[in-house]
Amino acid sequence: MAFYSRVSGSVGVITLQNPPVNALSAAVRQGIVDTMHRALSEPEVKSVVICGQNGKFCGGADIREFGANMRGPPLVPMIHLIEAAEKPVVAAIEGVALGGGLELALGCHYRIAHSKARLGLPEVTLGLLPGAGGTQRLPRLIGVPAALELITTGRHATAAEALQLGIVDEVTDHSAVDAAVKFAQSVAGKSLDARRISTYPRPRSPDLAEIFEKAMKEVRRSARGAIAPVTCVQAVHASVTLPYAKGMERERELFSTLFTSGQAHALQYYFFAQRAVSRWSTPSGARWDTSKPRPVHKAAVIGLGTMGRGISVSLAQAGLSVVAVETQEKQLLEAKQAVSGMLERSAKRRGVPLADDKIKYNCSVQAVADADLVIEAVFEDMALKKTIFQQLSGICKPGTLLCTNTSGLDIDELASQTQSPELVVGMHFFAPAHVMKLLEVVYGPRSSPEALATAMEMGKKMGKVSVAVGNCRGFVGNRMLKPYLEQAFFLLEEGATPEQVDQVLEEFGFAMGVFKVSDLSGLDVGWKVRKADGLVVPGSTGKSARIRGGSRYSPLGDLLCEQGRFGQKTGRGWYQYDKPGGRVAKPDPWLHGFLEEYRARHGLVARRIDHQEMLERCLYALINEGFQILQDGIAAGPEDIDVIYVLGYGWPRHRGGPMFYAGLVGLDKVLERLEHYHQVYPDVLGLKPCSLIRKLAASSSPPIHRWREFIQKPRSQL
Ligand SMILES: CC(C)(COP(=O)(O)OP(=O)(O)OC[C@H]1O[C@@H](n2cnc3c(N)ncnc32)[C@H](O)[C@@H]1OP(=O)(O)O)[C@@H](O)C(=O)NCCC(=O)NCCSC(=O)CC(=O)CCCCCCCCCCCCC(=O)O
Ligand SMILES: NC(=O)C1=CN([C@@H]2O[C@H](COP(=O)(O)OP(=O)(O)OC[C@H]3O[C@@H](n4cnc5c(N)ncnc54)[C@H](O)[C@@H]3O)[C@@H](O)[C@H]2O)C=CC1
Repeated sequence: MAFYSRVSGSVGVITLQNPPVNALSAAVRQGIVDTMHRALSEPEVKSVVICGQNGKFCGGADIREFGANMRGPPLVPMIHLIEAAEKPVVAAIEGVALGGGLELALGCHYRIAHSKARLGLPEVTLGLLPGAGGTQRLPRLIGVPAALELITTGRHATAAEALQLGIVDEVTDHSAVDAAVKFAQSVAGKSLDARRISTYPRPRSPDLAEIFEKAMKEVRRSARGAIAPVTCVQAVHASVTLPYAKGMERERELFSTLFTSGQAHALQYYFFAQRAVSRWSTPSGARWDTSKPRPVHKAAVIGLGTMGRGISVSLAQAGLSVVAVETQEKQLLEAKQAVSGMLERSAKRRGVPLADDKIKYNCSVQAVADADLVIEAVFEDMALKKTIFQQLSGICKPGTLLCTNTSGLDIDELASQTQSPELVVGMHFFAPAHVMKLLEVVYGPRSSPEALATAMEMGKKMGKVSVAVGNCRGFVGNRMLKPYLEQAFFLLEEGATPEQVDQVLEEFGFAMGVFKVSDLSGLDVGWKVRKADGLVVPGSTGKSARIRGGSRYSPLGDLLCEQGRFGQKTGRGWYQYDKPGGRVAKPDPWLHGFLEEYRARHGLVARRIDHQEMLERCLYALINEGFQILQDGIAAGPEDIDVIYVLGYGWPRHRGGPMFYAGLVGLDKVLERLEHYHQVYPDVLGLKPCSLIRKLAASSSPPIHRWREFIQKPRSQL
C-alpha cells in the first residue's frame, strides 16, 4: 500500500509500504494512484514527494505477481498520471530505485537521491525489458549510449554516477526525504514544461546507427542465446525512431513477447532460487533458522596453491585476520607475492581499501593454533589431508572449525581423524576462489548444525552464494559432471570431434564447451582421481580397455595424459594452443588422427551424430544424476542444484539450471529420451533413468516447487 501524509502544510508525502523492498504490488500501485489523486485535489498541497518506507525507495515491480493474474492499476498509466500532474512531484530515492521503481522516479519531475542509493533497470536479468517507459524515457534523459549500457547490462549505478549521468538532480548525505521536501517547497508553482521526460525530443546524433549496430553486436556476443538483451536494444531503438507514444506501443509489444517467454520464467525462477538456498535444511531436520553460527574473527588457510591463494584473498577482503601457511619457504614467498598482487588488483577494481595487512604468512602449521576456522587447501590427496587433519586436531584451540576445500573426497573420513568430528565441514570453493560466487558447504554425517551454520555464514561474509550439500563423492557439482563428461568422451569414440560437441554446448548457452573447460582446468586433475580410484589401466587392450566394473568406460582422457597432453598448461589437450599457457583453442589435426586410430583399434565405426543426440546425451545424463542426488538427499531441493550449476559450472542462467530445464522440456520427454538412450547403451549406468524422475513423470510431472514432496527423506545423523 501507500501511506499519505502532509508535511510543512504544503507538501503531500506518499510513502510506499511493502516490505522488504517496497515492490510495486497491486496494493502499492492502487495506493499510489489514490494518494496522488488526493494530493492533487487538496488545494493546500503545492507539491508532492514520493518515497519508500524503511529507507528503500522501491525494488521495482513485484516479481511474485508475474505468474498470477495481474490485478490493480497498471504501471504505465500510473506513471503518466504522476508525470502529467500540475504540481511538482519529487522522488526521494533512498536505498534502491530499481526497475519499475526507477521508472516511477523517471515519471516524477525531479529526483533527489541519498549518496548510498543504487539505481538501475535490472529487468534484463529477469528476462524482461523496462516495460513502464524506461526504454523510452531514459535515452531521452541521458542519451542513447549510457541508456543502452544500463538497460542491456541491468547493472546498478551509484548515486554519484546517476548524478553525473543526469538521472538524478541532487545527491545528499542526509535524509533524502527531508531534502526532497525542502526541494519540493522550493519548486512549488514553477513551470513543469521542461520536466516531463516523455515530452523531450527523440535522442539525435549522427552516429546513432553505428551505436546501435555496435550494441547489438555486443549483446549478441555476450548474451549467449539470451533474448532479453537483444530485445532491450530493439526497444531503445524505438526511442530514436518513433515519437514517444508510438515508442511506448513498441515497448509494450516487445515486453509482451518477453513476458511469456521460457527465458523470463527461467530467470525469475533463478532469482528466487538464489535467495532460497540461504534457507538451508538437512534431512535430519537441522535448519538455517534454528542453528546459530559461531563467531569467527581469525581464519587460517593451509596450502597456498591455486585455491588457497584465492581463499586467503576472500577471507581478508571479508575483514578477517588470516594466517596463511605453506610448509616450504620458497612456495610461501611465491604465494605471498601472488596474493599481494591479487589483493591490489581486487582493491583497485572494487574501489575498496587494500587488505594486505590482514594476512600473516607462516611456514609452520603451529601458527594456526588460535584460529577460529581453518581451511585446508593442499593437494587432492586423501593420505596428505588425513595427516593434516590429525595435526590440526592436536594444534587448534577447542572449538575451532576445521574445513576442507576438497573437490570431492569423503568429509567423514577426514572428520574421523579429529577429536571433534562435529566441527569438520567441507568448504568447496570454485576457481578462481576470490572471484567465483559459489561455495558448496558440505556437511558430513557427524558435522554439527552449528558448524554448518558457521560455514554458511562465512560464505555470506565473503560475498558468496553458499549452498549446503550432503557428503558424497564429488558432492553435487562434480558428481553431476562425471556422467556429463563420460557422455562427451563416448561421443568422441562414436565419431564426434571435440569441436562438434563443444559447439553444441556453446550454442545451448554454456560459456565454454566441455572439452575447452577440460583443457582449461587441466586433464591431469581427473586423471589423478581416476588413478587413485584404480580406473587407469595403462596399456590395456581389447574390450577390457573400455569396461570398468561392468560399465562402459572411455580411456581417452587417460591416453591423452599419458602423452603429456594436460590441456592449456602444456599447450596441447583436446585442442592445440600456440604455447603452453596459451588461451586460444584451435582444432588439432593430431587429435583427429589419434581419434581415428583409436576407433580403428577398438573396432568402433565412426558415424555422423546429430546436434540433438549430442545435446540430449550430455545434458540428460547430467540431469539424471541431479535427480539421483535429490533422491539421495544430498541436495535439499532442485533450486540448490540449479544455483550450483549456474554459478559454478557456467550453465546458462536464462535456462534456469539443469533441473528447471528438465521441467521446461517436460519430465516425461526427458524420461523417454533417457529410456531410449539406455536401451541403445545398456552398459552406460548414467543413462538409466533414476526412480525419482520416473515417479515425478508418473505423477503428471508436478511443477518444480512441488518436487520435494516426492522425495523420500533419507535419515542422517546430523
Ligand atoms: C532490491 C534488492 C537489491 C535488495 O537486495 P537485498 O537487500 O540483498 O535483499 P534480497 O534478499 O535480494 O531481497 C529481499 C527479499 O525481497 C524479495 N524481492 C526483492 N525484490 C523483489 C521484487 N521486485 N519483487 C518481489 N520480491 C522481491 C526477494 O525475493 C527477497 O525475498 P525472498 O526471496 O523471500 O528471500 C534485490 O532484492 C533486487 O535486486 N531485487 C530485484 C530488483 C529488480 O530486478 N527489479 C525489477 C523488477 S521487474 C520490473 O520492475 C518490471 C518492469 O519495469 C516492467 C513493468 C511493467 C509491468 C507491466 C506488467 C504488465 C503485464 C503485461 C503482461 C503482458 C502479457 C501480454 O500482453 O499478454
Ligand atoms: N584447482 C581447482 O580448480 C580446484 C581445486 N580444489 C581443491 O582444492 C585443493 C587444492 O587444490 P589446488 O589449489 O588446485 O592445488 P595446488 O597444487 O595449486 O596447491 C596445493 C598447495 O598445497 C601446498 N601443500 C602441500 N602440502 C602441504 C602441507 N603439508 N602444508 C601446507 N601446504 C601444503 C602445496 O605446496 C601447494 O602450494 C584440492 O583439494 C583440490 O581438489 C577445489 C576446487 C577447485
